Amino acid sequence: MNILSVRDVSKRFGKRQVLKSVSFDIPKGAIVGLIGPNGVGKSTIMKIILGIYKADSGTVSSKGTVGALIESPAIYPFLTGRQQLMLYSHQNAANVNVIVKEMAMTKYIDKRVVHYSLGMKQKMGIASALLNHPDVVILDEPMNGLDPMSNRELRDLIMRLAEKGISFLISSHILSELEKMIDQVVLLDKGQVILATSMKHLHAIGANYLFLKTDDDTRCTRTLIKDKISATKSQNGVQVPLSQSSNLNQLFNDLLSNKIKIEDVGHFQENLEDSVLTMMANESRGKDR
Ligand SMILES: Nc1ncnc2c1ncn2[C@@H]1O[C@H](COP(=O)(O)OP(=O)(O)OP(=O)(O)O)[C@@H](O)[C@H]1O
Repeated sequence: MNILSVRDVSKRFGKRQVLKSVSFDIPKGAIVGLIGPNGVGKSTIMKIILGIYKADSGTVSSKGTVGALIESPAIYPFLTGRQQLMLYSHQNAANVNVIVKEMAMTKYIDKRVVHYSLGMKQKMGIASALLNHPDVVILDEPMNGLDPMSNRELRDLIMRLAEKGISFLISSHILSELEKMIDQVVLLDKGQVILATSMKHLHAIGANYLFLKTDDDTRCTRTLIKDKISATKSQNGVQVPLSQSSNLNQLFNDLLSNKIKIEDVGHFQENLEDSVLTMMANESRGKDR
């Protein structure tokens, strides 16, 4: 079930057409990554979803409530974290307690926000987005400026919440920043969605290799080719492309029965940026046909 759908949304600022017929869906409990270079219109889409900007055409339909962290959260430095959350939740102490515990903010929530690190402030922003039990949470570049530790904490938190059924739309200008947590990716370029697919699909199309180091790489390559397994010898070993139908047992048996000693085995997956490029190249080839 889709909790939120964006259909054919276009928007111009003056003469500049920023969004051109943008469409994508956010399924319930999914983490969707909105990826694209700076200035491509990610924040504009988010603001349209939230009703801050009005689209020139197109629709946004939502089956639930939406919470958001757009740009820096409004933070009053001389209040404590708890005082602020109380303010945003209309003094619902029980609600604030649940969120503070859930987000592991207990240690510092009663300190004044002026003493918070960037990561703590970012968490405060997310906590305020979560306070009123939204079905979808929109986060604009939430990893911005976070160190690897806070980055990981935030990722774990988002994944935990998604497991409970909360959906997320998260923007970033780099796919690799979000790839470990998102289920779906929406790639924007020049104001258009150029790719919208599941991460599973993206991983599946990414080339996969087995890398073998043996006591005789030349003989290893020849043996595999003779047995109709495509293999290429490189300077450091033998590279074997893997597909879902690859039979690893057969491959190793082949080498062992030929008394080729396997010294090391590695497994490589094409990185995600490359998978995106492969997929886009395949799609444009399909269109040309
Ligand atoms: N209120 C506005 N008035 C005029 N132009 C705007 C307005 N808001 C955004 N823009 C323009 O729309 C384009 C897209 O901006 P937007 O902030 O949506 O991009 P973004 O993908 O979020 O970029 P970034 O990653 O840098 O935040 C930019 O050229 C920006 O200057």
